[in-house]
Amino acid sequence: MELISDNRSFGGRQRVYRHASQALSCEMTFGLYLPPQAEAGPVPVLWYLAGLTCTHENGMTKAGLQQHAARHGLALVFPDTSPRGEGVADDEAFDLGQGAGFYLNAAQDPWAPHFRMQDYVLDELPRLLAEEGLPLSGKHGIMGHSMGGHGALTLALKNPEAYASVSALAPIVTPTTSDWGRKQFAAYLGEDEAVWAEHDACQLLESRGWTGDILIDQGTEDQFLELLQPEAMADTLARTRTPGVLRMQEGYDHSYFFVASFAGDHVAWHAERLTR
Ligand SMILES: N[C@@H](CCC(=O)N[C@@H](CS)C(=O)NCC(=O)O)C(=O)O
Repeated sequence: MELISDNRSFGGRQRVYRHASQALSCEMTFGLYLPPQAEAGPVPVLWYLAGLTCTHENGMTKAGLQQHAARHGLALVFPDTSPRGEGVADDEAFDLGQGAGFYLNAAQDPWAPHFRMQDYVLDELPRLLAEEGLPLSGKHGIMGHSMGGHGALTLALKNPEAYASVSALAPIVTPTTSDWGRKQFAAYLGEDEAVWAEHDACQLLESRGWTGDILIDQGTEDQFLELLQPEAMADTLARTRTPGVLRMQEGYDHSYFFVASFAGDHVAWHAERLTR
């Protein structure tokens, strides 16, 4: 791993690393925030997965998570949202290809050789961080925004042993019934919709349940509400009797002004569960 920047932030360090990814067969860049408490020993890790069109940089520079992570003693990891580079397949649309990995492993060409974001976030990046000898404990939580909220919810629901806490901001919760999902799943996974269910948070909650509780915030003025369908998650939470809080936040849109407004609540939620 090559350290490409290192800035002091709220008493800790905001770093950016570059590395060759085996899972994605390309070079990748990610952000890592180490809070001041990491100087004294290992700290829990909160993963932040970003949405469509984002790189590692959007959440790192616009969500304002560092001040809260410093207060609670959590490290933050900001992965990119897809494989990158000239040799990597892409599409003209902003919601397919580079910047739109959907945190799954693609099974179809031209995407299959590089688009393995599930393996990258779940296995490769945690292993690399551990091998680097960074002061990170084995306790991990995961959160995300929009496509990243979908990633956080689906990765946690499929891998409860990997994540002790999960939350999301304006997540895509039922991609199998949304234009933010159907088009991408058809491209990445193929036409068999039975396979898609493994990447749909509402269907996963129905089929597998969740061992803990879930926090979701959603703006009432979000310009993508029809694609995000928070009502499907409200219904699923209630029907599966899953402990959780889904807050409709009046007047907020889909932007990082919304994300930053509730970043503190989400970090506190994770800290309570990761430092128990
Ligand atoms: N307005 C965007 C739609 C995509 C979008 O809003 N992306 C959200 C996540 S779904 C985002 O975080 N954008 C980057 C940013 O606001 O920094 C476009 O058409 O390119």
